[in-house]
Amino acid sequence: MDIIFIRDLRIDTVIGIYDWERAIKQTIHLDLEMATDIARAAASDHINDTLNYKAVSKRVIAFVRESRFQLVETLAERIVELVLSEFDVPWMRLTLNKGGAVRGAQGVGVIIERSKES
Ligand SMILES: Nc1nc2c(c(=O)[nH]1)N=C([C@H](O)[C@@H](O)CO)CN2
Repeated sequence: MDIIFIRDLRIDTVIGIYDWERAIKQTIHLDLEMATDIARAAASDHINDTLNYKAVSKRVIAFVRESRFQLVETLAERIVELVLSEFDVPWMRLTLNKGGAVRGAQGVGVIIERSKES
């Protein structure tokens, strides 16, 4: 199995449990690792034969920008549900980093791995 990745995708959104967080946008950083088989694309050299990381990025950006979740857990789970259901991805790992949410930490967040239900 091969992996197509998107690293440090930065998106501004409303996220957080505190009142002040509901009134601002914060930048979250996403790393997506998506299982795929690149053999067909490597042989044909055609974009239609692979997972288009640009298309995945555009869809995730549109979703996250409009989202209004409180917890990073909920946002992470919804992003993964979206990718697994809308793209040909049987498994993925998502790292969601809420940047400067905790003073003194370089980042905080969640890492989840999910498979498509068969
Ligand atoms: N496990 C979690 N802990 C915390 C979260 C969260 O989403 N998941 N969120 C916060 C606050 O919103 C924080 O990011 C503000 O600095 C605290 N803990």
